Amino acid sequence: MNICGQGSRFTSARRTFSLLPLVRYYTPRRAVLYAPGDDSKKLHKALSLNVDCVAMDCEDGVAVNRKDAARTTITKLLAKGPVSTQTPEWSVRINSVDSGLCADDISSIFSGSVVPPTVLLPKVDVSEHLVWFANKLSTHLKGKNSDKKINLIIYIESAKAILNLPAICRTAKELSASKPVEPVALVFGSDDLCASIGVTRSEDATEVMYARQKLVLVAKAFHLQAIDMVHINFKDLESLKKQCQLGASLGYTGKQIIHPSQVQIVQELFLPSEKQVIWAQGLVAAFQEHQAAGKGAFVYQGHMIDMPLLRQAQNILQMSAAAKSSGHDSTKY
Ligand SMILES: CCC(=O)SCCNC(=O)CCNC(=O)[C@H](O)C(C)(C)COP(=O)(O)OP(=O)(O)OC[C@H]1O[C@@H](n2cnc3c(N)ncnc32)[C@H](O)[C@@H]1OP(=O)(O)O
Ligand SMILES: O=CC(=O)O
Ligand SMILES: [Mg+2]
Repeated sequence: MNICGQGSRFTSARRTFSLLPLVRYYTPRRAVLYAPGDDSKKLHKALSLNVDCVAMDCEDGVAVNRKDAARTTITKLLAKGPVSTQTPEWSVRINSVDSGLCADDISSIFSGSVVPPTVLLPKVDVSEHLVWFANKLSTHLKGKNSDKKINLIIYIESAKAILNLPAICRTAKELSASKPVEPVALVFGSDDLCASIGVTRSEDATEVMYARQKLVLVAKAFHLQAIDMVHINFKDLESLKKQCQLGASLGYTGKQIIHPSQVQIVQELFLPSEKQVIWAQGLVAAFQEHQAAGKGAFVYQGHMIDMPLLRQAQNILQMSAAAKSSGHDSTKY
């Protein structure tokens, strides 16, 4: 029996337990590395790194007078295709629907025969932004003869977006039934959120804690990945570690990053550690033995264990197995 496989089941004398994963399928996006779309050197470097996902940026990392340069550079890169099978997931962060730049981004980025598998849509404040985007993309992709959906990663980065979060996720799921987009993750845009609520980001980010936690909760309710905030103090790797540990402990599955030096730490800390995996394996084995003996609660390593703890252990095993099977194993670093 594969205890950590997607949707695997085991039966006790009284009930059948369905072991559903937290996310429907798992493409690891532990580190999402931005590279400014108009900077060919950084784009190439980012794509050569062993990072889960590269976000080729058309939005805030690109000056307003360089948007066209970003679109052209990214389109040329896409046309060449992945440089090797090890290439990270390619994604493009376009400009927001409200910016007035989004239509031009879509027609440029999705004009070639090779389109990015994943698009990042920033500043989604209301469901209507998603409806507009999905319609525009749908019209643009007509006749391209591809039934493959584009993965959609949604940015939540304003007070309004936090209030509308469940409605935004519901709309995203509904749109996926008829439009060529599949929502896969939410991104916590802490820095734009700070601007939206009138605060300045502090080192420990207490000012955004409520929103940071709410985003994880809603993401998981809709079976979406949750990608944590940028650590802008990129030379301080010790504080990056602390922020990764906190983000992972809150339930985030990955983190946005801005510099190559952040890749390794983030990708290691968003994978269960060997110690956690050993703990989880032992717990699952002990749980099965106790269930067979008719015991729902028992003691493991000094702690009371029952069904919720089994589910926590299964989450750890699922994430570890998924990362390994996708070739994104932390032991590679
Ligand atoms: C906060 C809200 C957001 O929206 S965050 C997303 C928008 N911001 C961004 O995209 C910024 C991305 N990062 C950067 O542009 C750079 O890392 C910044 C912060 C400007 C620092 O660059 P720089 O002074 O060149 O750094 P460095 O000399 O330490 O670089 C060392 C080598 O690494 C490269 N590098 C740097 N950053 C990236 C990156 N993001 N992607 C790919 N490569 C990167 C540099 O080009 C340099 O390469 P080399 O050693 O010369 O070959
Ligand atoms: O886009 C990211 C942010 O923090 O803002
Ligand atoms: Mg932002």
